[in-house]
Amino acid sequence: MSKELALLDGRDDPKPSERAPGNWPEKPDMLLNIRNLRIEATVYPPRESPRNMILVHDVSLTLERGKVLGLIGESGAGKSTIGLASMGYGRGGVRITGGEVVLNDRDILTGGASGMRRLRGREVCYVAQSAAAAFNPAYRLMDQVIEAALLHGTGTRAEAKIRAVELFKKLNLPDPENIGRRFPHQVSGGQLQRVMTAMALCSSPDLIVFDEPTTALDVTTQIDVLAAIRDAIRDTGVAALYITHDLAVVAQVANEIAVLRHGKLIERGVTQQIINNPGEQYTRALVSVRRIAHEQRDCDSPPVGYQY
Ligand SMILES: Nc1ncnc2c1ncn2[C@@H]1O[C@H](COP(=O)(O)OP(=O)(O)OP(=O)(O)O)[C@@H](O)[C@H]1O
Repeated sequence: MSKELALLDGRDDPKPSERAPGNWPEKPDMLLNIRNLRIEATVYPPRESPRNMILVHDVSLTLERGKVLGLIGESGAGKSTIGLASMGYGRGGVRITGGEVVLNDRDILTGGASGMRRLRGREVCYVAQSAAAAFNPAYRLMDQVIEAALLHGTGTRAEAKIRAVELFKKLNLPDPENIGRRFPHQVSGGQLQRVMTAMALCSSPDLIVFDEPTTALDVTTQIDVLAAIRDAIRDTGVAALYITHDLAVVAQVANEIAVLRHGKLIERGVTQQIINNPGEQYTRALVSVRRIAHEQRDCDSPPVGYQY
């Protein structure tokens, strides 16, 4: 087996010392290839002159079709900034000043506004922490899922509805017809989060960016929604960039993990390798924080994805 193929199935993950982000070979069937991404913003500190700040320092990331890459790091590390940039978005005041975001062999940063519009929803979808903000409160859930599918995907309304019902079931939404007839305020936060995931999957994108989709939920619902998202990703074969600050969460969904600190990519590897044999001190600290939190909860069994 070639070194490249061995890396794909995780049997020959590089040693921590070789795991610098730049040492990862490009893989076949690449969907997303972020190269040397640099993102800056002008900040306006009180009583000081405005100054430029680099939010993301020359980050390179790759993601194959059908795989899940977890992007972890502490608050403010730049995860959401990178997640949005992978769809060609920059938040207000934020500028993408260098690098490329190649999706399906096209640099989306040079595609212009109309190219971006075509891309969003059709090739890339975003599932955010606040599901409520993504829905129109005046329309029934199923209608909104179907509209999104018709806007971005192909096929008829009837076909979109069949697919939506299928996805509701996959995402553990019992009685899809009943849930679909409700308005956003008539379902729980966990259910709304799953409907939002169904809405993203319904237009059959190539990539979904999940930005902390379970953070606002209580722990039990979080586990439930996470398992549903994980199974739906696996069943539909979509690729995902899964952003979270929680290593235990990412361990359950991701094939590989990239660790971000102060806007820099410091380590990347196959999930089990990162968790069981982290190369960087910072990653080791993230792993041990999770272990301590887990031990303090006095659980009988380790969370999925952990090997102690
Ligand atoms: N519009 C903006 N103008 C200036 N700085 C910004 C802007 N948006 C974000 N930042 C800064 O960019 C850095 C990265 O923010 P980002 O939201 O990407 O972090 P994050 O890792 O997703 O954090 P969290 O887990 O808290 O969401 C932070 O220091 C933040 O303060």
